[in-house]
Amino acid sequence: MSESEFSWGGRAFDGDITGRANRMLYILLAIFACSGIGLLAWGISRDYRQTIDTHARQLDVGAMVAEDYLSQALEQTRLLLMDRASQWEQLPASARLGGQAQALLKAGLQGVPNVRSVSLVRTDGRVVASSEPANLGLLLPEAPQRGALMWLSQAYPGRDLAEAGKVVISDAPGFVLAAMPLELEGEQWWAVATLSPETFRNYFSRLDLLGEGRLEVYRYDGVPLFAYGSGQWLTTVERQDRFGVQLAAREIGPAAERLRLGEPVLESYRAARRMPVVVVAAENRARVLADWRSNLQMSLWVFLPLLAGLLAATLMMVRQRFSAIRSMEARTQAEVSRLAQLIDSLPDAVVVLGRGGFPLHGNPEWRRFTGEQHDHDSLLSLYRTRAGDRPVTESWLAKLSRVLQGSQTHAPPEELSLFDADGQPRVYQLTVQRLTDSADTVVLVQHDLTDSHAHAHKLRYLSSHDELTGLYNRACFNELLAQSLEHALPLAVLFVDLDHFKDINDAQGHQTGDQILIKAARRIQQSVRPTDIVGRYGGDEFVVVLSAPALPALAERVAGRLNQQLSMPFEVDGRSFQISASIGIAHAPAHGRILQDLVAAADAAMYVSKAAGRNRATCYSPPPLPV
Ligand SMILES: Nc1nc2c(ncn2[C@@H]2O[C@H](COP(=O)(O)OP(=O)(O)OP(=O)(O)O)[C@@H](O)[C@H]2O)c(=O)[nH]1
Repeated sequence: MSESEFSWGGRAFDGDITGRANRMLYILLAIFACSGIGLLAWGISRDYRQTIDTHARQLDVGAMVAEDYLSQALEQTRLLLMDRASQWEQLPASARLGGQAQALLKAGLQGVPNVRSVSLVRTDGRVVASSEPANLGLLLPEAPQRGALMWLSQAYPGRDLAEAGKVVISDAPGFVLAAMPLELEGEQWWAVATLSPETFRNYFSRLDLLGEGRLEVYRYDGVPLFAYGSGQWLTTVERQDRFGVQLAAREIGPAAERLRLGEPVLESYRAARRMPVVVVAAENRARVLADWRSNLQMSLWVFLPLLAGLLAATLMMVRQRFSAIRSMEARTQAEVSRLAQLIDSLPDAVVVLGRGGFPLHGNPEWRRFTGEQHDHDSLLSLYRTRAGDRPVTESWLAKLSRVLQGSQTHAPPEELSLFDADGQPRVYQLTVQRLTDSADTVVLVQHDLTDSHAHAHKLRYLSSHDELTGLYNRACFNELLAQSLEHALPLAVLFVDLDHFKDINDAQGHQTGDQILIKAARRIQQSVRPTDIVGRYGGDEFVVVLSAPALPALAERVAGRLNQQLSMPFEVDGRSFQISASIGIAHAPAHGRILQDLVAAADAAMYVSKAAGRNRATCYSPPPLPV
């Protein structure tokens, strides 16, 4: 398990957080940028549509007004001409071509705002009578035809307009508005009304809906009749969409509308009611778009720096946030690394378990215990195969499972006999603790008690045994004797002191003396029952407690055996030494019920043996009571 995979508190520090966060940042910025660009594009296209729509609506209104105006003018003129014609016919023949006719025509114009003049024209175009004297004698070459066209449009077939590019309008200001055929004195005449251009101009100049646009009026076959734009009469027009004229001539309104829906056009077509003309309201599309573009550029100059500023501010904020995350992550990583080092430096085997007991991190001691076996499924089976005491191990595994499942926060320290990876029996103290800040993380600590147990055992042994002979030392012997005095009466105490042992020490050295002491202790031990207590009381002094029931005869027999055993030669380093022992015997409760009394009695009896010549045993005789 590498440190980079180390998980703490359920959170994995796999070094990829910054990478993921970066990806998130890029995605966010991309979304932000796309949204900005999308919004910009949407705004631009909306503005474009609005610009086109606004102009198209203006053109529609202009065309509609012009068409309405022309229709009204035509209606009024038609009524006027009909009235003039009936009056004309009532005039005597002599008056028809004189000043009276002139006056009649002139009078007829009063109160009719749209008509500039009314004239009588022969079929060759010569004006023979007119409300304007200046017109008399003039030739209006096309006037009758135009007038007739207005009344009888179907009589004039449409011209192919494909050839027409720039069309010159020759008689724009004074064009003929309407003409009416008359039959006078067997001849064909025309009553012709011409439009008053001033009226027209005044009318349309008040109409500033068009802005830079223009109004054009075409005959049904596409011949331009007049055009008005930028406050003046135009003598030429660019015919860009001649097809529209033909279309509008056949179908009023909807055709032009369809044309407009298909592609944003800056021309509007209307066929005048009851009048064989087409009104076109047009505007230079390139100029409109140029205006729109310059407005757009101005908006962009304002908007783009704002967007760039916003983007830069966002970037800066995000960068700051990232550096904060990165430094926090580095700190956390360092913390985790320190914790891992701390765990690794512990003398105990420590393993951090994740969800379901998955080992997330084990220190070197743990790895030594497992023998580098990391399969988390085998955690429980690992303990089972290493169990020194199966039932105890199973009971502990049940506790471990409860902690891992979350039903317990910890399991109290417990000692378990387990075999280590080398198969050596050892004793461990196991502690399991769930981390308080994590629902999934459990720490298992395995403290090796084997050495301390052995040490404690040795200490216990040393505190109760004589180091040289292995017999109980005086303190332990006293304790055991005291216990026996309470529970195991009657008993006997034998005090054994080697004779002239000092001589051996002095002559052979302490090492030889030690060997003899060891062998003497062993002989004493072997001369009594295992239930008897043998201790070393001092340098060459030994004590034996013969457990109950120890009758006097038994004590003397044992003492005799001891004398015999100890007087047998001792072999040390190939040399033979002969010693003996003096023994004192005391009985409890006869010679005392407490330890001190009894030992003192045996000791006294031993001195009696010494005094009697050594190598013998003497039973304690209490001194005679004073008389
Ligand atoms: N080698 C050895 N000698 C010891 C040890 N402990 C005590 N001694 C010696 O044992 C001797 C005991 O001598 P004593 O009991 O005073 O006298 P003794 O020579 O035995 O003579 P008696 O007791 O009167 O027969 C001393 O010389 C001690 O130094 C020990 O652990 N090892």
